[in-house]
Amino acid sequence: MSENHGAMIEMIKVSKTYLPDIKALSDVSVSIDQGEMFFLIGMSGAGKTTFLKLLCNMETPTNGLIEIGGRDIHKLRGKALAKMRQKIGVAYQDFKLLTERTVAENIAISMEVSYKKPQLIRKRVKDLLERLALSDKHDTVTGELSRGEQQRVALARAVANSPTLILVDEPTGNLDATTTARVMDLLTKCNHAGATVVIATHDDSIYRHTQHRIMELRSGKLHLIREGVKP
Ligand SMILES: Nc1ncnc2c1ncn2[C@@H]1O[C@H](COP(=O)(O)OP(=O)(O)OP(=O)(O)O)[C@@H](O)[C@H]1O
Repeated sequence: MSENHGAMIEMIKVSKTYLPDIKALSDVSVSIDQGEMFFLIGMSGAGKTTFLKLLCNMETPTNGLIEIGGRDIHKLRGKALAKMRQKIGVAYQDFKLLTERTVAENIAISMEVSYKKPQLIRKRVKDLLERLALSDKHDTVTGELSRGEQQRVALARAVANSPTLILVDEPTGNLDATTTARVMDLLTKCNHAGATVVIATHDDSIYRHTQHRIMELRSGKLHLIREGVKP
């Protein structure tokens, strides 16, 4: 077990270089608490997506250590890795939806994989669709949705199974102000329920007035923009 009792995420001197020589992250160290909401900002190409991909094991660090809940995720294999993945909900920038399946089917996946009861799944899907103003799209094939609608389905899928860690990449990029507020309400609700939430964004409307910690990636280095207010 780890020494860092309060930390959900520990990144220690993490670097990521893509071949041939693109230094996306260099020497990044940060600790993100359990139950924290954390904003990761930075210009296009600053390394935000890379940061999130390292946290969900989609990429491997070139150097450094990443612990989630006290465990080095890049050393996990088999069942331990699958169990860890079930606790992490990710909304990808390019959505990664099953475009020939319906909205409801896409959202239900993580709950089905962890054997939740069909009745519970139906209730959760309905509730998420209402919160994200998508109730009329329940049976629509996701390939027929607008980008803004697909983005919200990706978010609903990420949070459906109440993961302890939620990673979202540009969750509001394609949305108007009212729908952006809905997305942020949902993420805030998940955070209040105990989830650690990491939001990568360049939409300053969602972090301008926040009380949460904001850090910025610049040239692969992480800089503190503002401290979060401790609860
Ligand atoms: N698979 C890859 N192979 C090579 N280079 C990559 C790869 N993925 C990202 N990069 C490069 O790494 C750098 C950081 O990219 P990343 O996608 O993490 O930035 P970002 O901050 O998420 O950008 P955006 O806001 O545009 O999505 C960029 O220079 C990008 O071109």
